[in-house]
Amino acid sequence: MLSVFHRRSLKFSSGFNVSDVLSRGGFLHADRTTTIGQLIGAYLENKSDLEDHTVHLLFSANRWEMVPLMKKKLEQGITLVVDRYAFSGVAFTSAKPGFRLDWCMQPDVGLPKPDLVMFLQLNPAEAALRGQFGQERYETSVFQRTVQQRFEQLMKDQTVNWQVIDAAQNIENVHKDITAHSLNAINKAQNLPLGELWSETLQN
Ligand SMILES: Nc1ncnc2c1ncn2[C@@H]1O[C@H](COP(=O)(O)OP(=O)(O)OP(=O)(O)O)[C@@H](O)[C@H]1O
Ligand SMILES: Cc1cn([C@H]2C[C@H](O)[C@@H](COP(=O)(O)O)O2)c(=O)[nH]c1=O
Repeated sequence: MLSVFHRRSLKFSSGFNVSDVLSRGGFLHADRTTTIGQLIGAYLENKSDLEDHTVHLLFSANRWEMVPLMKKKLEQGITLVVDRYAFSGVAFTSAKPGFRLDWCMQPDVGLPKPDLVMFLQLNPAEAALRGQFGQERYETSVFQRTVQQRFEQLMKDQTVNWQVIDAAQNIENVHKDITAHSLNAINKAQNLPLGELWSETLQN
């Protein structure tokens, strides 16, 4: 799952390509080095246990603490590609018993809204065959199947620009699809105000 954010290009930027994003520090992942990030890291690695609501709120807080940096980079004309973001937060927690989708969305309402969200679709059985699967909490095929169903529910929300990428293709074609969708979204987002995630979705 990749979320793309863009406001305006650097004068000398040629648009979107992965190495350009990487060299400008535009690729962001949940930061496991902050105090909150360290709590999350220990939980995911099964080194500690946390109550389910608590860990959900910690994941959200870990995103909010990144917002000033995200805004600063966007103002500098840097395109951001963010791994997972709030959509994983909702899909993973709501896959646990007793959690409603709208409760899970609430703490992330108002975060910067991505111009594009790409869901890299791969069935859980195939994902389990890929490198390093099974080392962390949540990495079981049964849980991942429920998570996938929650993502499918989230994708019905038309206020977010969702695109599904077939991740079973070879890496070159996955890259080609990601690039095409990203360029399209970047062109449309140019100079538009930054949106707020789920502000309209949860209004009523
Ligand atoms: N299209 C592909 N074809 C074959 N193998 C792939 C493909 N894409 C990724 N892989 C391999 O699958 C493994 C997992 O890939 P990757 O780390 O990108 O997945 P991920 O979903 O981002 O994992 P994470 O749970 O860390 O977010 C890696 O070993 C990677 O090289
Ligand atoms: C952002 C976020 C993630 N999760 C889950 C999903 C994965 O199992 C891990 C993170 O793994 P990564 O390979 O380091 O990206 O955490 C979650 O439960 N809630 C969230 O908000």
